[in-house]
Amino acid sequence: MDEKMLEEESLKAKVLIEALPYIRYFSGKYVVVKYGGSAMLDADLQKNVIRDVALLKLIGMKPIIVHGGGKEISKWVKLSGKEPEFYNGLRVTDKDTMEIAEMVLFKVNQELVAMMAQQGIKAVGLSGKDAEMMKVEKKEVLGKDLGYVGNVTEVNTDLLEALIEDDFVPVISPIGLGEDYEGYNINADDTACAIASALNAEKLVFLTDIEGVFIDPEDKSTLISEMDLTQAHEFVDKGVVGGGMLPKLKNCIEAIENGVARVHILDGRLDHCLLLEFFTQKGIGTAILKDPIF
Ligand SMILES: Nc1ncnc2c1ncn2[C@@H]1O[C@H](COP(=O)(O)OP(=O)(O)O)[C@@H](O)[C@H]1O
Ligand SMILES: CC(=O)N[C@@H](CCC(=O)OP(=O)(O)O)C(=O)O
Repeated sequence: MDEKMLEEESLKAKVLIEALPYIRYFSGKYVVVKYGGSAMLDADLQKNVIRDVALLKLIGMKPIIVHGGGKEISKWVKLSGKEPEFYNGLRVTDKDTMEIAEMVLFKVNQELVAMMAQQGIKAVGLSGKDAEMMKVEKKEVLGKDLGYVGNVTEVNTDLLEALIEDDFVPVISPIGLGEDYEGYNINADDTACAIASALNAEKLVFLTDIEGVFIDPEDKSTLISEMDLTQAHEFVDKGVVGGGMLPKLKNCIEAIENGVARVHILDGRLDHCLLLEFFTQKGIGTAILKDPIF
């Protein structure tokens, strides 16, 4: 080995050594990764994210993927000749739109499952209908009928736990089973929060299309790398966050209050964002923590 190669190999070894305490800490624990938004549009990016999740699994963690696909659903709604309609960030989902959503989410789900297989990981695609894993009630909003949009009322973790025990990685699409036994469209962030809460996950990671939570998204120096629950509540109440970040941060708070130990918002467009978050001292993005450990 020449000197340059030796230096590179030694750097790799150092990276591994730095990762060791984190690998030990998270080994055997549930980590839920929500993958959606613009961060999932690029095929190369998807492969990178999936490879990172595969690595988490191979080193002993118990990852669960919850995916979105909102942009893809909108594309197909438009192709069907309709204009996608949203109310407070939720898709107004009539019968036809629900049919499109189920078809698109099934396709997205199976693509992710196949990508996991390519990495040598046995993944199983599920919706909330499978074994009645995720039950919902129709979401009621004053003055507007959202159609087939659901609020998660119950997560049956038996199936998930059994699959994970048997070494499978669940890949979950945001569809719930209604009281009328119809499929209901659930916001994917809400789905990830419900799944992580029900499993008492150690970590919930939202991969999105921005570096994290900013005081001012226009000023990149205002990224908040860590916040506790009080601060997170303040950000919501004082309107620091807006757009899609508002429901996301509310979900982070809810997950922490439900017992998830740590929740992170990261830029899913960044190569190996998951590894940078899991295995470096500083991490990336924004962490919402109950009790900081490291
Ligand atoms: N204070 C803030 N910090 C970060 N992002 C913010 C903030 N306020 C509003 N946003 C917006 O929230 C968006 C992320 O939410 P969203 O688009 O719903 O993500 P996803 O589609 O990945 O679920 C960002 O792209 C950004 O435009
Ligand atoms: C009710 C509702 O709005 N459901 C979402 C589900 C998909 C989703 O949330 O996908 P992203 O995470 O990629 O945005 C929708 O139909 O767009």
